Amino acid sequence: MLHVSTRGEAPPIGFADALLTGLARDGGLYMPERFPVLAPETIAGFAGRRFADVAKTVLGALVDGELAGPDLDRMIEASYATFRHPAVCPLVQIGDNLFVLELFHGPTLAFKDVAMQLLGQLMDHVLRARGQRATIVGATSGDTGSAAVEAFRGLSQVDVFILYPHGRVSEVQRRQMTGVDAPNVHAVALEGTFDDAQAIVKGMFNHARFRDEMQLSGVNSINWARVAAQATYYFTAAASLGGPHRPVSFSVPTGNFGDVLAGYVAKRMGLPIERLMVATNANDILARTLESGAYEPRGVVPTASPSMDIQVSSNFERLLFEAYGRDGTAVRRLMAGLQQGRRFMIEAGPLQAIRAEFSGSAVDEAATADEIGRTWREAGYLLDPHTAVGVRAARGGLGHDPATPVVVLGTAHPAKFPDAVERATGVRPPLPPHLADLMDRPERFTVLPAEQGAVEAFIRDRGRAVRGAAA
Ligand SMILES: Cc1ncc(COP(=O)(O)O)c(C=O)c1O
Ligand SMILES: N[C@@H](CCOP(=O)(O)O)C(=O)O
Repeated sequence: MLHVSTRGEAPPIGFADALLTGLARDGGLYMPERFPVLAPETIAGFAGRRFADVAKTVLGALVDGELAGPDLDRMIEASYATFRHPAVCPLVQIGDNLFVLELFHGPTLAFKDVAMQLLGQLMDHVLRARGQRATIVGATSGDTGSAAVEAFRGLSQVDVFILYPHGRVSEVQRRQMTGVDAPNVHAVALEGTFDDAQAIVKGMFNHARFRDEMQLSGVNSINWARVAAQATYYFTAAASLGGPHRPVSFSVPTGNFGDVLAGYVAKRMGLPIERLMVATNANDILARTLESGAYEPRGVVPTASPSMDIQVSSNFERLLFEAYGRDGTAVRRLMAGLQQGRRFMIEAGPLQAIRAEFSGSAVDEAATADEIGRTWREAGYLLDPHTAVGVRAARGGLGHDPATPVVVLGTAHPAKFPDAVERATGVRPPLPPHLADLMDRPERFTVLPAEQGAVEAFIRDRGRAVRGAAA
């Protein structure tokens, strides 16, 4: 299967190349040239199956070439063996027809582990087989970075550089990135926002000489493999609630639009999803866009759900590609409008296509705190602030049939954001035993201005140093 760029100008490539390439050379994002469709009996058969077995079927349909077959199955088994819950991603009922899909039982307590544990295995495998090294660059609002550090630390073929917004992640998130003693891992505290960090990462990919010199690779949801691996849990959740014979809706706490796009992919692969609810915090660009059709970033405001403090939502480009009938020229025009005029307008037809599958809602800070308190009182269940945004949006039920179960993606463990949880409930969730000493670990990070030149100079310097020491 080949993968095509959303901007239509980069040559199509196979899965392993898309995995290593990150951003396409025309600035676009890779998508498979078609979505494989799973038979209804196959999906029904997922009920009660092990998570790793479902992943083998779902990813087996998306992955081909040098990564397919027994190697893929072995890496899937190894990835999910790192999760602390036997079900990997268990489903918990918190109300009538309301469920939380707990995606946070991996090593760093956030949903990113589900894909990142596998990405570490896949990249290491391909790089070793090809005798190559890579410099991984990632932008994070807290969780992608910690998951990447955990998945790639100590691997011989890669240096990892993670850019996070200085002072705008939780202490647990920061320490998960800075408290790791591995010479191939570099945490960079950027004097800016997540959007600045993501723009610098994309800028480095678009700087061809630097990209080739450092052999850049990406682990943000820029990377198609991340989105593909996140599709699995939509299938496990829906099958356990009677899918595909009973439709299910999902409410997805959203920032960079990768997780909810994975739901769209599951739907294209044959899973009957009624609604995909795009739940944002006060950084509500996606809810506004679904409402008005105008995509207009505003300044980022800090919230209690910092991982969603994003205004330039990378994966929305993939949805535009779909809504515009996979017309790369149309996507290039919209993205040029964003670059030049800081906005674009989605035309009526594509907007209607998007609204047929997605609804948007923004949840402010007071409602988020109120939801954490309410769910604790009514269901005895502790929500982290990101998941609380999803639960609140699900209760609002925009465009949703109340007879259809709603699954909220539980994107982070409450112990990652203990201050917000304690303020709302009086309960301070403890870190699980494997992270009990996190707050005592020495920290190692570098503060840099939000300038691409400064970041490139740092990566050149440290990347070489690591290679020199390893040689
Ligand atoms: C805890 C948490 N919830 C939700 C999100 C939003 O996910 P996405 O960026 O895929 O929309 C993120 C980060 O992306 C996150 O870390
Ligand atoms: N919320 C994310 C932001 C990056 O998203 P990604 O899915 O594109 O990696 C984070 O926690 O870093």
